Amino acid sequence: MAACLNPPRLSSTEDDSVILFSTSNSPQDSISPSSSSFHHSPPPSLHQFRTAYKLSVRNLSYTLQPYKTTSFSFCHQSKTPEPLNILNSISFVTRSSEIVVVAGPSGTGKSTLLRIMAGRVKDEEFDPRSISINDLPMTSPAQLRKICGFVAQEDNLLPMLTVRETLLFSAKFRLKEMTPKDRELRVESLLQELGLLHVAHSFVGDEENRGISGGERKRVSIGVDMIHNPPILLLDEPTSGLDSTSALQVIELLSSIVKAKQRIVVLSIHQPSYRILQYVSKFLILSHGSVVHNGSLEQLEETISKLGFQIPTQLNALEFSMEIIRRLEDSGSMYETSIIEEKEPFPHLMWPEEENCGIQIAQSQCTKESFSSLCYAYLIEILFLCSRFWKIIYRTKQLFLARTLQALVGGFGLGSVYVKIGRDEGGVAERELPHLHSSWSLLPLLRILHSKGKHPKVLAFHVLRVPL
Ligand SMILES: Nc1ncnc2c1ncn2[C@@H]1O[C@H](COP(=O)(O)OP(=O)(O)OP(=O)(O)O)[C@@H](O)[C@H]1O
Repeated sequence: MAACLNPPRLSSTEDDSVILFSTSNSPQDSISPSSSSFHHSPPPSLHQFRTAYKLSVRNLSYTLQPYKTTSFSFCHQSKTPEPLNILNSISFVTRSSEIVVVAGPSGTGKSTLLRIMAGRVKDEEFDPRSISINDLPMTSPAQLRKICGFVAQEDNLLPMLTVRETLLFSAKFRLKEMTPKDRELRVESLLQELGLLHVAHSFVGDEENRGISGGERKRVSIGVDMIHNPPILLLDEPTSGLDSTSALQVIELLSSIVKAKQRIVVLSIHQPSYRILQYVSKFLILSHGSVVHNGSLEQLEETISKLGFQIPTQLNALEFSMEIIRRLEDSGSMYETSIIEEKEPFPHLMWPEEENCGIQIAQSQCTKESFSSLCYAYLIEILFLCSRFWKIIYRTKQLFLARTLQALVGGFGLGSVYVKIGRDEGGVAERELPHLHSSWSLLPLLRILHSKGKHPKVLAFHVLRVPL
């Protein structure tokens, strides 16, 4: 632990000075000959302050327990469903500045692996010995949630917010300790990094109201989960639904981030192009929940040729490996590379003090937060949610008007029942009727509030669609 405690300090503005993505057309701005619009110009002195990270996954297994359903049948003995074994003893190690691709056939456990690494599982489903960062074991999913950024396959972006507002709301939730001015600076720098300055004031949009493009939307999703500058970023199929150029741009962006900021990126992907493969440091290929390859593209090509196959010219090694996945599964080549990784020394065991997601900070936040500070934090969150809610309502005036009219008409209709009601027994019975009606109309809300006695954030997600 002591080795982790004396990091060099970096202010948030210093850290943000690294420009990763630019919309400039100037040729000298570009570092990538292939595509693009990326450049990064870190001041040389900053490199010496960068902190290295090591993420180790050891024998991670995951079994899905069947839901306990109540059977109302007394005649037939209902068969209890078997537990579903999804992941079997997954092991791999990755370090700063690496992009790891998790690949494999559909339903093989890629998303499940990413969700566990991102701490999106229940406490009782989490094995505290399975994941460590900088050789410090992660003891709970909450700790992982603080340290890792997670971009899910489906985003939760609100169509009626602009790109800048979306990032600003994420900053308000995740960077509570920052001043509003610093948050705005962080958002501006992130907009620049992600190449989103030109759409900063455009609405995100959805299918009905056209907004920003698919690639830009994906970059906004990445920005939402990168706002607190997490050392590890996990992405579930960040290129799905994108054309090859946009997909390449997303991977180039991630590559720039990992290199300039010494981050770790782990992502799942289906059928990446040749040009995407060149940015990937390591491939973790899964089949039936087990690792069948853990290593570089060259090592994969070597394994394929050792098995006696020749990769067809129209396919890359990863695509071809999906075709011979059964043979790879039988060969069991992966363990050699993972063992080699384990023996490598890890030189930089330290954590940056200024990053709120540091492991010690995450640990203390998970255990020592007092009840009053939690209440205060929830109150602040509710205020942020209300302001966002009113902003959206204000922008959908017709809907707001329709709902207000509906409430007024309903209210007056219900109220008219009380007009000229007598004070005798019959009148009392007639008064009960509207009460009963309003109780029924409140049922959905009651159900949400009652639902599973959940965390207030989960309720907020149900009621207001807040990203967790
Ligand atoms: N909550 C759940 N309930 C039932 N089955 C589940 C659940 N979560 C995962 N599974 C099953 O576990 C397996 C792995 O799912 P997962 O989503 O991780 O696969 P994947 O490799 O990401 O698939 P894809 O590439 O199609 O997204 C699948 O067979 C899936 O049906």
